[in-house]
Amino acid sequence: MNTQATPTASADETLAQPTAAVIDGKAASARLLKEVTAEVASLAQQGVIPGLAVVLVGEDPASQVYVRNKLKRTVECGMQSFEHVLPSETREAELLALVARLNADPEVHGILVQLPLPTHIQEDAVLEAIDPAKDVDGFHRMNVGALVQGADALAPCTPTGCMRLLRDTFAERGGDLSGLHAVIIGRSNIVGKPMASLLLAANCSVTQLHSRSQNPAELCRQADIVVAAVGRPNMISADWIKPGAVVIDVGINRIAQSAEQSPTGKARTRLVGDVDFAAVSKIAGAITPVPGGVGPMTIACLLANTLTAARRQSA
Ligand SMILES: Nc1nc(=O)c2c([nH]1)NC[C@@H]1CN(c3ccc(C(=O)N[C@@H](CCC(=O)O)C(=O)O)cc3)C=[N+]21
Ligand SMILES: [Mg+2]
Repeated sequence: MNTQATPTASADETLAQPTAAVIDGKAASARLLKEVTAEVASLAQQGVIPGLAVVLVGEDPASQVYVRNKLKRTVECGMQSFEHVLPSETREAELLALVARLNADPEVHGILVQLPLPTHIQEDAVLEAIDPAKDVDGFHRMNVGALVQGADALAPCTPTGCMRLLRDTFAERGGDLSGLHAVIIGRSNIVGKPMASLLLAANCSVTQLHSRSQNPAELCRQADIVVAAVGRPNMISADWIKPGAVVIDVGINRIAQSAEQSPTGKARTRLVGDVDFAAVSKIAGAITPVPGGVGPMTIACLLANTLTAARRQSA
């Protein structure tokens, strides 16, 4: 084997390559859940057990997995969980009636209606029906407005989880987010838009890119912080990233995996993010993996929001 490094052929393999720190969302979520668990125990001593209701309409298998994970963590934290699984043909009026019952139930402090809902149900009608004090997803207009104004509100769990990972990453380097340029790719109500509000509140300069943006790669290359939330597997390639940037990958994309690639030898699906991890991790300063990045933080922040909601309702 030729070990003599010729400048062209083997530079990639033999020169020390800067490799991104992999941000451990599982560890960060375990730390947050430990804090939440301790505070749930102290609230329980005052006679209040935080309760989270999760409503799932339909049988989408991916949604069922998330709902099961949420309920498991809820119980592990010492909270009460209330699961409502309704058939996909449930009428909007029936769902609204369930939401009304949960709003009135003093044991329920947080309500999450899993999205997306079947197309015959108007999503925003359901979200607006949830008591804003119990809206642990932060999707009600009242909470969205409060977030945009920088007022105290229940903020959406995925962007809140991203902020925690970013704060920890910069704190480890002895800095903070203030003055940095953040580029968000995506403008959804559940991730992109609230992410912009949270980054602004942390004094970032914020650029929001979307499907109609011109020269997105060029704009993204100016970012100190990249938050990818588009839902397109491996869309963000290495040429979008400035060396040393911190990259948060919100994408959860299930793609087909061939039998040879699978650890079990069976053809299955596998999870990938919106970021081409293999390529970008050679350029970025730090990056979240998928799975094990943002996903676990989302659930931990949901339980932190439920604790906050329970405290406020019992004060
Ligand atoms: N009202 C509402 N609120 C939500 O917060 C909400 C929703 N609807 N609909 C669906 C999406 C999706 N979502 C995830 C949460 C955790 C993981 C998660 O824990 N992911 C693990 C892996 C899970 C796996 O292996 O499938 C990870 O990334 O490591 C993923 C996805 C919350 N959502
Ligand atoms: Mg993840």
